[in-house]
Amino acid sequence: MMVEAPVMHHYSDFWGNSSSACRGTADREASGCFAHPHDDCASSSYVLIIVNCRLPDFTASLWTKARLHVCADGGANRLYHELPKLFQSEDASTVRERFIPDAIIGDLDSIDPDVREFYTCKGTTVLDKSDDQDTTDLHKCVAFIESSTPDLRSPNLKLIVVGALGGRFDHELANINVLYSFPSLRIVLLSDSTMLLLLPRGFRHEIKVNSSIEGPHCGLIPVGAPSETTTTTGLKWNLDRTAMAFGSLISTCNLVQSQIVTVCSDADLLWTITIHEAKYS
Ligand SMILES: Nc1ncnc2c1ncn2[C@@H]1O[C@H](COP(=O)(O)OP(=O)(O)OP(=O)(O)O)[C@@H](O)[C@H]1O
Ligand SMILES: Cc1ncc(C[n+]2csc(CCO)c2C)c(N)n1
Repeated sequence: MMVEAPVMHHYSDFWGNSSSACRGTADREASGCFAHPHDDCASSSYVLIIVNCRLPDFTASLWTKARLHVCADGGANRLYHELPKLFQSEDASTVRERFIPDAIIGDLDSIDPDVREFYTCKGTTVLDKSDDQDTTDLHKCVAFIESSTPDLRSPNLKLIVVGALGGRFDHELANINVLYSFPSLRIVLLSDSTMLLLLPRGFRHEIKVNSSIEGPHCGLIPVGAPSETTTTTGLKWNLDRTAMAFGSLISTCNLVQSQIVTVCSDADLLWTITIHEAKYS
């Protein structure tokens, strides 16, 4: 007898500009939901992690609705120097005062001393994890958040990582490795143009696409291991019990054609979808 895989729902509720994106979730959700200052999106409960790569323009909007703000080492330099530039009509130091992180975590070899001093004086917790040189600063942040946030496995709580893509390729791969290292957490990697998350095997994933912000370009990539069988709906080039592997077929340059995309696979897959900048700015 066939056993039905549990459904894992993925909503872009953190974008916060679409009422439909804010509906309650069932088993598990995991697409984007960027907080809009005027929305009261009950399900948009997330932790914001700022890493050390160019900050997306929507970072300030996401900050507003995040329950916890964490910088990974040099991510604090980005917050200090880059975030005020998003508010060009305001004095940089005034803006800075509004965006004080709860914690800065890492081996602390990249944070500038004056930035560290500034946030320490503002009450930010600074955690030196330099004894561990086998995991990245992002990994250290996620491990800390996992150990200190009791309801992290709640279906509504996500970890949104800004600045995780579009920089150094080894860092990007390490950031993706963090998704694989914490498969039961809902971690979303973001840049200005791309959203990336892991679809763990063993579920039927229902991804609700917020087309005012996301798509149409997307991809399903068997990064960790080949897939012998993947089946999708809602895409221009659907897979029908199709095998995927690097060296043969992987699904890139695909297009979303429905508000709901479903994915069923025997392997963990990366789901990537474009973000179109004009709509959230
Ligand atoms: N160019 C980049 N592209 C993508 N992510 C990055 C990049 N640089 C840093 N990060 C992310 O920001 C986190 C903190 O970066 P930071 O520069 O403080 O780390 P680091 O370990 O000192 O890096 P490095 O390897 O340059 O010494 C990293 O763990 C990584 O997740
Ligand atoms: C096989 C192997 N390759 C690279 C590193 C280096 N490294 C990986 S994560 C990290 C911390 C970065 O903040 C460092 C230095 C290692 N330890 N083991």
